[in-house]
Amino acid sequence: MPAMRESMSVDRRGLMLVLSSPSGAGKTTLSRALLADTDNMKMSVSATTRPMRPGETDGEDYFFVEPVDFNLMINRDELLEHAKVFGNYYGTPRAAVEDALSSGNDVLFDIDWQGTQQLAQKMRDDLVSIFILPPSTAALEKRLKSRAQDSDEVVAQRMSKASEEISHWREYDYVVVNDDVDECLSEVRAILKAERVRCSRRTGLIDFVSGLREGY
Ligand SMILES: Nc1ncnc2c1ncn2[C@@H]1O[C@H](COP(=O)(O)OP(=O)(O)OP(=O)(O)O)[C@@H](O)[C@H]1O
Ligand SMILES: Nc1nc2c(ncn2[C@@H]2O[C@H](COP(=O)(O)O)[C@@H](O)[C@H]2O)c(=O)[nH]1
Repeated sequence: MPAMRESMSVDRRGLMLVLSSPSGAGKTTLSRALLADTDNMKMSVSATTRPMRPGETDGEDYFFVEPVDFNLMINRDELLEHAKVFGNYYGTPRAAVEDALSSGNDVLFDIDWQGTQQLAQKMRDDLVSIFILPPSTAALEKRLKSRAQDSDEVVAQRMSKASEEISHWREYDYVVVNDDVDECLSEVRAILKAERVRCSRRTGLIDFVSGLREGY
C-alpha cells in the first residue's frame, strides 16, 4: 500500500504583481491593505529622486536618493526598471526583488506603465499586471486634493497627465475600478488567488500528478 501524501501543497514559482494607475487612483491604499493580510508577499520598495512627503519614511515608502546616486544605481545595473515620472526618477532595486522571488515570495509593485513595460520585456512569464481606474475624473482629483500631501501645482500636473496614463490600460492583464476600496481589494485578491494556481507557475505539479497516478 503506498504511503499517504502528507501535504497537499504543490511548489510554485513566485510571481510579480504590478499595480499601475493614474496618480491618486489608490495603488498605495490597495497595496497596504493587500500586504496586511497576504502571506508570502513582499512589497518592492522603489528608489526615487522625488522629495519625501510628510509622513513618509525613508526605506519604507521609498529609498529617497539624490539624482547622482540614482544615476550610479543605473550605471551599476542595480535597477530592474526605471523611469522619469512627473519630473522625478523612480526605479526598482533589483536585488530585493530577486531575493524575495528566490525565497518563495511574491512581489508587489506600485509602478507606472513605463516600468511595467520594462518588466514585461524582461520577465513576462512571472508578471501579473493590474491597471487601477478611478470611478471618475472628478473623484480622482478629489482624492489627490484630499490626500493633502502635494502642492496645488503638483496636483494639477498629475491631473494633466492622467488621461495619457489611462491610455495604457490595454497593456495590462487586468483592469479594476477602484470605486469602493473593499470591493476593489476583493477583485485584486481574486486575481492573485487565481494567478497563484496557474499551471505554468506550479513547478511541483509534474511530481505531484505523477505521485497521484502511482497511487500516492
Ligand atoms: N476607493 C477609494 N475611495 C475614496 N478614497 C480613496 C479610495 N482609494 C484611495 N483613496 C484615497 O485617495 C488618495 C490617493 O490614494 P493613494 O495614495 O493610495 O493613490 P496612489 O495611486 O498610490 O497615488 P500615487 O500614484 O500618487 O502614489 C488617498 O488619500 C486615499 O486614502
Ligand atoms: N517606473 C516606476 N514607477 C514608479 C516607481 N515607484 C513609483 N512609481 C510611480 O510613480 C508615480 C508617482 O508616485 P508618487 O509616490 O510620487 O505619487 C506613481 O505612478 C507610481 O506608481 C518605480 O520604481 N518605477
